[in-house]
Amino acid sequence: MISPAPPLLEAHALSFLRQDEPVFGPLDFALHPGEIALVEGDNGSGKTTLMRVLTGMLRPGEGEVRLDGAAFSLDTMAGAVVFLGHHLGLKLDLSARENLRVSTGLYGQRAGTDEVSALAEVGLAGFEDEPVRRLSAGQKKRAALARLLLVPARVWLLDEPYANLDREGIALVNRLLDGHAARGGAALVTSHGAVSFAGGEPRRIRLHA
Ligand SMILES: Nc1ncnc2c1ncn2[C@@H]1O[C@H](COP(=O)(O)OP(=O)(O)OP(=O)(O)O)[C@@H](O)[C@H]1O
Repeated sequence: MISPAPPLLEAHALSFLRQDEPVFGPLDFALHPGEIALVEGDNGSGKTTLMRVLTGMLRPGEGEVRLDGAAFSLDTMAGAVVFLGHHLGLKLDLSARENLRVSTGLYGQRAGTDEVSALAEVGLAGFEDEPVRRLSAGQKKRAALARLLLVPARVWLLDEPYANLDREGIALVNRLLDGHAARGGAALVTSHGAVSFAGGEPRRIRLHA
């Protein structure tokens, strides 16, 4: 009998402690290929902290994270996970295109993708060679989102991806998520606002302040 594929990302009794007090958790979830989950919670409930634990920037206080069935480590996550946080990770003196080249140099590039098409898809056609510092907040966010189209990571961790985006930008994020899910990827998305997904109701993981 063939055993079923393990979840792409799972958390077991996961919590993060500050001064021995849990910031979130204990939390259990499993994200399978094609699944998008929305992490909801009020300001200060620990959404960003959870993301930072899942990217390895913070050590979990208790519990375990597994990636594609293997114990999570900085080695197992390299190339498998991409994180988009409040800090967009853009070099302001480089152009959008150059920033994408830095990302693909670090994390690899999906076959059949290219920087110019990715920038067109996020609404930045004509801005490819503009230094990022000259872009608006929403355009910077779009430049960071273009990275998601290029890198092959199967797990996306998106912290407040809708912030600073207009209605079309919000629809763009949902389109990117739908495409990622259709390719067998999984994503964890935080938001403290209401979100409507084109692809139906997402799973919800609720954190409490
Ligand atoms: N560097 C830090 N040092 C100490 N406490 C912190 C630090 N960062 C966050 N906290 C605390 O941890 C808790 C969770 O913060 P976190 O940023 O994860 O919440 P959040 O749900 O993402 O909030 P928001 O919706 O406002 O972005 C808060 O009580 C916050 O004050």
